Parts: sequence; C-alpha cells; structure tokens
Amino acid sequence: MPEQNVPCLEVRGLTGFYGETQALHGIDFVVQPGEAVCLLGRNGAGKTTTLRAVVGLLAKRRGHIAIDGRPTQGMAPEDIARLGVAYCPEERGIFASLDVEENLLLPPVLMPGGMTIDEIYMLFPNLKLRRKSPGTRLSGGEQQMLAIARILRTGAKLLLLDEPTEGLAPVIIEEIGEAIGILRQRGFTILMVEQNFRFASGVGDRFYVIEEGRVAEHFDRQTLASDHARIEALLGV
Ligand SMILES: Nc1ncnc2c1ncn2[C@@H]1O[C@H](COP(=O)(O)OP(=O)(O)OP(=O)(O)O)[C@@H](O)[C@H]1O
Repeated sequence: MPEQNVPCLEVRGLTGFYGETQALHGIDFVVQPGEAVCLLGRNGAGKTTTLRAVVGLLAKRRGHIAIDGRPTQGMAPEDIARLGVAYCPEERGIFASLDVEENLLLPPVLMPGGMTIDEIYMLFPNLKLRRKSPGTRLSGGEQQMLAIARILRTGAKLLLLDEPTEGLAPVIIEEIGEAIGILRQRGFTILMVEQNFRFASGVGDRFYVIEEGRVAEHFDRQTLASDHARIEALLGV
C-alpha cells in the first residue's frame, strides 16, 4: 500500500542539460495519485525535456525526482520504469514493420495490474479492427491511440503523455480525451504535455506553465476557468 500523502511524482529543483546547454533551470512540481496534471508552455520551454528527465532518458539531470516517494537519482530508465511509470513520446515511436498487435505486445510487462489486450481493445475499438494492419498503414489518430495503448500493458500507474493531440482532427482529439477519462476512472495518474490549451483545460486538474526551463505559474482548473483570458495571454494562444 502506498503511504498516505506521498505524491505519485515529486520533482524539486530539477536541472537538465543537452551537452553544455542548460534546458531546465530548476523545475518544481508534484503529481498526486489519480490526478491529471498538464505542463503547458511555449515551444522550447522545456516540457518534453522534463518528461524525459522523469523517465531517465535525459542523461544529464540533477535535482530531486521521486516516484511514490522513491528517489530515482542515478537510476537507469529500465529501473525507473519498474517503479511504475511509462512514457508515450511525442513522436509516438510506432514500428512501421510491425502490425498493431505486435506493436502492442512489444513493451515488456514490468509490474502486475496492467491492462490485458482485450481491455485495451475495449478502450480503443479501432485498434482491434486494425489489429493486423502494419504501423505504416495507420492514420495519425490510430498511431496515437496505439502509442498510448502500448504502455497500458506494462503495469505502470503513472502515464507520461507528450502532446497526445498533436496534428489530430477534432473528432479524434475528442476520442483521445474520452480514453484519458476512462483511464483516470481506472486509477491511472497522468502527467501530460499539451500545446492544445482547449484540450488541456478539459482534461487537466492542475496546470504548470513552464517558461525557459522553470515553472512560471501554477493553477488549478477553477482558476483556469475564472482567469482564462490572462492565462491564454501568458501562453500566447
Ligand atoms: N536533443 C536536443 N539537443 C539539444 N538541445 C535540445 C534537444 N532537445 C531539446 N533541446 C533544447 O532544449 C530546450 C527545451 O526543449 P523541449 O523540447 O524540452 O521544449 P518543449 O517545451 O517540449 O517544446 P516543444 O513543444 O517545442 O517540444 C529547447 O531550447 C530545445 O532547443
């Protein structure tokens, strides 16, 4: 049983570098169990780099990151994944030469409690219809659904989604939003990077605005509703 009041993810004073270039300058945020938290901000602000640091893909990172209270400093990505976190990258990473089901079965199951293939197909019926289609034949929306679906088998409880709506038609964006809602009902915790402010404001509980590698602002859904114009101006949307 996780201890009470232990965040699902805690990030304090996170700095990160690409070579000599500093991309993160001291990021602080928390994600509580069951929450959907969105990282917002302009291009190049450091949102993707933050997600990559959390899953250990950013080699040069400093500061405190803890998953369910367990610090991840110095850990390799595969060991961080075993703490129950999974990452769905912006570029989706679908293998073109594999069909839908082969792509689904690719990530290893790391912990008990992951969704079965049948449960995943109930969540994304399109993928079931296309189960034998190669990655190359999928639409952008199907690829995004597959990229999310693929991490649901692993047993991870914290899902990191990088721009899940990017380049997708409104009707598909709606389906992704519904799927995220169902995942939350099933107890998943979500940390998401989104440029689509409208989408983010519909699915997020709390929001952090990242600017130049720092958290510039933090607000919840209620504040977002009451202060919409100012926040839109802040994000330049
Ligand atoms: N592989 C890389 N090598 C060097 N610099 C990088 C690399 N990836 C990102 N950066 C730089 O790090 C900074 C943060 O980029 P990051 O991708 O985290 O921003 P972002 O907020 O996710 O924006 P975007 O939506 O454009 O991806 C930017 O200045 C970017 O140019």
